[in-house]
Amino acid sequence: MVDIISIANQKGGVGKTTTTINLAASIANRGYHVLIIDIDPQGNATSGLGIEKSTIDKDIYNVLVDEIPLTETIHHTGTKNLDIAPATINLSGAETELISMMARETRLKSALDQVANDYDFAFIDCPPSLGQLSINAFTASDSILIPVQSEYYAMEGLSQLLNTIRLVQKHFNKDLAVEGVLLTMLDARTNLGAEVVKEVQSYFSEKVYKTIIPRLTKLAEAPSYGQAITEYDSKSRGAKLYDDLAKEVLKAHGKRLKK
Ligand SMILES: Nc1ncnc2c1ncn2[C@@H]1O[C@H](COP(=O)(O)OP(=O)(O)OP(=O)(O)O)[C@@H](O)[C@H]1O
Repeated sequence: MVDIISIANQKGGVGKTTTTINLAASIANRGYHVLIIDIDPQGNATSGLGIEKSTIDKDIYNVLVDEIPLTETIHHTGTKNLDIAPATINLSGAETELISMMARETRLKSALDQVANDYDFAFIDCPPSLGQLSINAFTASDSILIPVQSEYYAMEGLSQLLNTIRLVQKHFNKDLAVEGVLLTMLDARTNLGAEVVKEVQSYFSEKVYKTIIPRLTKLAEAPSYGQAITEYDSKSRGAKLYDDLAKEVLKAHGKRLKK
C-alpha cells in the first residue's frame, strides 16, 4: 500500500518543490517505487524532473476535472523508480472549476486509490495556497510534511496551515497527520538562521527533522538541468542531506534502509 505525503506550506518559495523532487528521488534511489503528483499549476516539479511541458497532453487537471485515470498522465523520470503525474498551467483553472463539482474534495483521493498497489510512496507537491487543490491533496494524504524557510517570519501563516489541516481532519480525513517539519535554506553565516531554528524547534519539538537543509547552490541549479540532485551531483552535500532526510522518513514509516 502506498504512503501518501503532501509537501505543503502556503508561503511561496520555501522549498516545497526542491524537497518533493529530492526527497522522492532519494527514497527511489533506495529501491522504493515513488510517484510525485505535481498539483502546483506552476509545474516546477514537472519541469525540474526534465518533463518538457509541451509534450504533456494529459495532466492532473484532466484527472481532477475530467476524471481520467491517473495512470494516463504518469511519466517516468530520469531517476530509476521515480515517476511523476505532471502539472501544466491548465491546472490553474481547476481551482475555480472544482468549486461547482460533485465530490470536489475527494477527486485526487479517488485517483490515487487506482495506483495504491503500484507505489510505496507518493509525494504531492502542493501550490502556495490553501484552496481546492491543497484540500484535495490533504484529503488524499496520510500526512503532511511542512518545509519552513529558516528566515524571519518563518512561522508566519503556519497557524492558518494547521487550521486547514484540522478542518480537513474534521470533514474529510480524520487520520491526517503532520509527518514532520523541515528547516530549509538555512544560511549558516547568520545568527538569524540559528534563532529561527530554535523558534521552530521549540514550537514543533520532536516533529522537526534532525536534518536541516542549508542554502546550497547545487540544489538551486539541478532543476534547470531537469534532474534531481541525486542525478545532477550524487556526491554533493545536498544529495547527502536529502538522503539523510529520506532515512528519517523511511524510519518513521517502519521501512528498511535498503541500498
Ligand atoms: N536549499 C536550497 N538552496 C538553494 N536554493 C534553494 C534551496 N531550496 C530551494 N531553493 C531555490 O529557491 C527557490 C524556491 O524553492 P522551491 O521552488 O523549492 O520553493 P516552493 O516552496 O516550491 O515555491 P512555490 O511556493 O513557488 O511553489 C527555487 O529557485 C529553488 O531552486
